[in-house]
Amino acid sequence: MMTDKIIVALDVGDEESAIALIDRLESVTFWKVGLELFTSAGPRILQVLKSRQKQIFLDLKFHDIPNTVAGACRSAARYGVDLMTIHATSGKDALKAAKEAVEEGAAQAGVKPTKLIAVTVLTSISARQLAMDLKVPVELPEYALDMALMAQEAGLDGAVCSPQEVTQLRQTCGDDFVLVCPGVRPTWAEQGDQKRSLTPAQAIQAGADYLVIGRPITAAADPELAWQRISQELATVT
Ligand SMILES: O=c1ccn([C@@H]2O[C@H](COP(=O)(O)O)[C@@H](O)[C@H]2O)c(=O)[nH]1
Repeated sequence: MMTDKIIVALDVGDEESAIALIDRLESVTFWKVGLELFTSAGPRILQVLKSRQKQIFLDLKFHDIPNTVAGACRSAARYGVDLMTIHATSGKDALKAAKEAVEEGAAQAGVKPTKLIAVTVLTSISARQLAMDLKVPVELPEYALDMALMAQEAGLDGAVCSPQEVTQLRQTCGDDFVLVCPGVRPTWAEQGDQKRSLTPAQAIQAGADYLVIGRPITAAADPELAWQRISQELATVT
């Protein structure tokens, strides 16, 4: 089902609001728990999702020295979630250490190893900001591809990229590399802080495995209707 490719970002400030959304949007099969909710509600929210047989993307975007990210990944892998993130800019040694640690953590807990994916360039960063503010002297699409290739060489399972770079990453990294795209905006939704967007149908056609969509659904006046509209849009993709 095309709707299984949509990961809804559960960006709310407390457990109660999160549960209300999960129960309201029953047909969502894959939820993303990010920094806001995990900092507020802690790992208990993962149990809530598991008890409802949902898939979980734990998006804590670790970014630190190898020893520290490895420790964080080992701990997080014990939760037995489906996907988890680290920033590619942590560097190749950190990526390798993180990948090994995920496998250790999963083995210790007797759960399936979480797929570890690397954030290439945040979708809230424009090409101009990458050059002018972050002083990266490489074109953004090339830099995103370099980050994805480094992650692949380090043994990671995939990458987070904007829908605007996904075709190039897919062609270069191959079909087995999981590509997850936030920064997805239906034509009727507000852009907010996202800078490199495509619509849900365009993002799937461009090669994304999964789309991460938050506010267009969760902040909509009618979240069920927003979910249905996006589901209908994806049903038109051939
Ligand atoms: O490059 C990135 C990496 C992660 N995100 C996360 O995805 C969602 C997007 O939410 P929207 O409300 O649809 O903008 C959010 O949780 C981000 O932390 C991202 O946007 N870009």
